[in-house]
Amino acid sequence: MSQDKLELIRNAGPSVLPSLLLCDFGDLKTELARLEDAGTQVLHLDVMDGHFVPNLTYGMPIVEGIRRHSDLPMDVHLMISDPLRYAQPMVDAGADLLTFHVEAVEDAGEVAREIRSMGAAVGVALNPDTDLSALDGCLDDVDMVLVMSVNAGFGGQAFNPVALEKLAALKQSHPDLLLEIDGGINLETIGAARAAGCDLFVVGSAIFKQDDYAAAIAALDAEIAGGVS
Ligand SMILES: O=C(CO)[C@@H](O)[C@H](O)COP(=O)(O)O
Ligand SMILES: [Co+2]
Repeated sequence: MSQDKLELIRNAGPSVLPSLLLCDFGDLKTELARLEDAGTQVLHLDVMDGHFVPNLTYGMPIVEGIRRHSDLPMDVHLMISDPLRYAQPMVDAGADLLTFHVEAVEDAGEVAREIRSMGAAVGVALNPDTDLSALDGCLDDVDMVLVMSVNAGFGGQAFNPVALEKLAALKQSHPDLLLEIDGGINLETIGAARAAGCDLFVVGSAIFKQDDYAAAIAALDAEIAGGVS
């Protein structure tokens, strides 16, 4: 199931992934319908534990609730101190691609292999201050690298261009790896991320602070199309 969904995620690229962090959780069903009507192909869910990051969001019940109302592949961004503790419950709740932070674990390769053994695709994320060398030894065991362009924890932060250098370096060294960027992506920044080789573009504020999600996503798609792959 998740390998099929991984193919859907791969084939979706280049694509905008709405981050539901800033959506109206009081009316999730309508929010999901609006995103599907806007052509969304993959959802990005931000799970924060108030420990790895100073913010607390949601866990398995919300992921499972979203799964009940949408068949879209779910890219679950774990900003938590102990990803393996919750990986299987997240897969059971419907996560298709589970991404953990390299800063949270001792052996990223081992964590990636364990998540894969649970039947999910796996991504590894790194914050702006974390050097790419932190990924040494785990890139053969992941399907995707999530390059953060803000410090994980909150929506609405300013884009840090250090992410562009990392994307370009990863694209050169590992051309087959899926690359995702997250944080401060908007009409001004998305084209540069595409030009740096990015495939998946997580967007929160630049969609959810607009009245018309479809128009916001179409404008972002147009900027992606204008970038050089
Ligand atoms: O993972 C995170 C934040 O840590 C994100 O997915 C944000 O939710 C993106 O929001 P914007 O920066 O686009 O507002
Ligand atoms: Co995220």
